[in-house]
Amino acid sequence: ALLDKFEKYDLLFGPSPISKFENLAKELGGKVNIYAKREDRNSGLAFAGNKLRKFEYIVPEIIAGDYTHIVSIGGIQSNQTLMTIATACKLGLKAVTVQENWVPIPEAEKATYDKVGNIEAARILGGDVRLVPDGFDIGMRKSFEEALQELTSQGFKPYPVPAGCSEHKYGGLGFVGFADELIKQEKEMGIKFDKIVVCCVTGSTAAGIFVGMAQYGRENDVIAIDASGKPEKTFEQTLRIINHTSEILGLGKKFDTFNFDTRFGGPVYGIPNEGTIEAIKLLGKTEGTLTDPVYEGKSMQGLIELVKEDKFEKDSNVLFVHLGGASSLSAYQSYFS
Ligand SMILES: Cc1ncc(COP(=O)(O)O)c(CNC2(C(=O)O)CC2)c1O
Repeated sequence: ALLDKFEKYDLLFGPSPISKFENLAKELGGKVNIYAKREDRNSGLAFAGNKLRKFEYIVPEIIAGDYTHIVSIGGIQSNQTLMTIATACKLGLKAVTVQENWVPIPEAEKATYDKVGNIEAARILGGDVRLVPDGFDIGMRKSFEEALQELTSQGFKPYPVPAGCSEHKYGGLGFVGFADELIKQEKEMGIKFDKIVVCCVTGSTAAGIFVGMAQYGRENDVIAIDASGKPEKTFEQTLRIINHTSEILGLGKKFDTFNFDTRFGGPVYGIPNEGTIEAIKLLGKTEGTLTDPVYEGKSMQGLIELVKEDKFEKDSNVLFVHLGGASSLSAYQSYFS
């Protein structure tokens, strides 16, 4: 495969498992079959999740370059920063995470939002967790640059990993591998997934899956659901990553768009809407599976809505990509009390 020319460092258990959500499908009228590929159960590191697949293609350069720290950035309940720390632990390196005020924290969560869930785990793993007041933006950030400069001036060699690994030159490769893995699983299962529904914020997950499926002429099977609440910037960044990943892979194709549903990212990044909470509860009640109010609750809301709108062919096989994130639920306890 095209991906073979890139070095990979194993961080996952192996192929991530695929669940069948029969009860959910029935609850939605039995019109389609619903499956989920479980990146939320893909590794033994922290709470697992999509970032580890991305780090598998970033770690070789970190090892080769004798870096002393991995530095990354996210919101207070970021999965990215937690998984950066977990990966650093595995490599015997230090981690510095810049965690910004990306979410307008609800009054009822103020006392605990920066103490529970992902940030609690980050501290337990020994991360140097730095809270800064800057607001949400998926691009490159001053606070991030400052942390890098500080470490360099102290004689360390920090390795920068941007938000969601997405602006990293190899950020899309992990999920190209996801697509190759999925094609193998389709053959083993004797099934073809007609549509793939995936959450999209900094873009490299959806971009990788898009490019990976484009190797098989199936890029249009991918439906990215916005959870950034700033869909224009996310669309632009994701499309850029699609074309960059396609180029370094040598796919020899350029793209000018991808399926992007912007209806479910509201009200803002990190705050659920009514439909998000309903989706989390519906999947929970029917399948005993947890999703979170920031990311997968919104992409599950999108999947449910698309089924209700008959956007999927009757009896088609719809694959939900579960990227993790339920570990932040304790920071949103007031939505479920
Ligand atoms: C559980 C979960 N699901 C989906 C996504 C969206 O992935 P992309 O950023 O690759 O589009 C994240 C990202 N999280 C970010 C973070 O800081 O944790 C990068 C935003 C995620 O954590």
